[in-house]
Amino acid sequence: MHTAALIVAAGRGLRAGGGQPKQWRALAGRRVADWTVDAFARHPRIGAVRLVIHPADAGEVPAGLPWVAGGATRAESVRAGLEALEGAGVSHVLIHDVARPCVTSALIEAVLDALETHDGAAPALPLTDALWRGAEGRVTGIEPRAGLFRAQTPQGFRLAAILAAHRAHPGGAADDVEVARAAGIDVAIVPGDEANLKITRAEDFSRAENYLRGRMDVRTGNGFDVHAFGPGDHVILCGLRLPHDRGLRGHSDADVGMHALTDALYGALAEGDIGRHFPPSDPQWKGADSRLFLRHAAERVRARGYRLSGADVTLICERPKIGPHVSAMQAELAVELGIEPDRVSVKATTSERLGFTGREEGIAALATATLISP
Ligand SMILES: Nc1ccn([C@@H]2O[C@H](COP(=O)(O)OP(=O)(O)OP(=O)(O)O)[C@@H](O)[C@H]2O)c(=O)n1
Ligand SMILES: C[C@](O)(CO)[C@H](O)COP(=O)(O)O
Repeated sequence: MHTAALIVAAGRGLRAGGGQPKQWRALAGRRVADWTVDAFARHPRIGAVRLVIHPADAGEVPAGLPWVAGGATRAESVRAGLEALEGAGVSHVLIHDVARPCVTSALIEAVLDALETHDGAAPALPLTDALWRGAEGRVTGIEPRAGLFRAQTPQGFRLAAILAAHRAHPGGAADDVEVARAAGIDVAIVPGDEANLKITRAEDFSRAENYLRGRMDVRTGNGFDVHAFGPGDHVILCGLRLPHDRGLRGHSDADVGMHALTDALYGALAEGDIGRHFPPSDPQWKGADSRLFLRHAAERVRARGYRLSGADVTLICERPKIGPHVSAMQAELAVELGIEPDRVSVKATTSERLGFTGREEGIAALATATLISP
């Protein structure tokens, strides 16, 4: 089963208001669409993610994410996305509203599991409130609610079957299960999730924000490193080569700042330290560029499903003077970490000529890293 996620995001979000389509608005520190895309991109059983957007929003699409232009209705947008998936080696597709950013990995898993034994599968919640008919502010009738469900997405199907069903449908369907049913496709109901709400009106933003913040996991790690001075004509600090009348001794390039930061990342993950991943006894790391270590730690952060929210490095030395190089160091570290430079802080202090740093016997570095998930 080679499954793609098709995320429909071509709507204008008129009911939510706010002056900008809801999918590009901020929610719990990221944009709505970023949460939704990420939930599928991180899922190990999803092979590809495709976005369907309004062409006017092309500048909003995350770098590298393939997109196609949608249509005037949700059904037209889904159809455009399905047509683009044909011939791309995809056997199954999960179709999801971008406006449901709180979708969990467990719900995606449940739909995928049901697809192993059914041609279609979708989450839904049984109605728990009484159902009335009403007109002009008065109750005009009571409707039986037994056997009624509130439909959610992702709705999963075999690609060929749902594409044929959309091609044959006259249009106007509320969702893809309606299209599938019209084509005779059997659809299994998997238990939906109250948190998987669709942001439709302005007030839904705060409900979604509460769900996302409520499940957020925050972890902090610290790192500390020291390298002694030895003969040489430069030091490497936070990725920058600075001319100096001495060098730093070490098995690798002795970038004490990068080492402290790398340890902070491993520490936040409770995955030991740099020596565990790159043993100094191993000759292959002799003279190694410390970017290698930092990149590995940053990759571990992503692989464990975390994002680096911020990092702070303090270099402790009398000389060389660090201040003039701070911005360049932040930029170097940000590139290796894959985050914005304003999430990385580099600062320096002397130790008032006290201790080994004060006597200029070496340089010390401290670092802190904060990781958040999802
Ligand atoms: N022409 C459209 C209309 C809707 N959608 C997508 O279908 C999902 C469900 O639609 P809805 O919540 O109604 O979103 P909007 O159409 O954006 O909202 P509104 O009806 O309030 O304008 C959303 O992810 C929306 O982006 C789409 O891709 N193309
Ligand atoms: C697809 C859907 O989210 C299932 O509940 C729903 O039908 C979308 O409805 P909308 O009127 O387009 O928001």
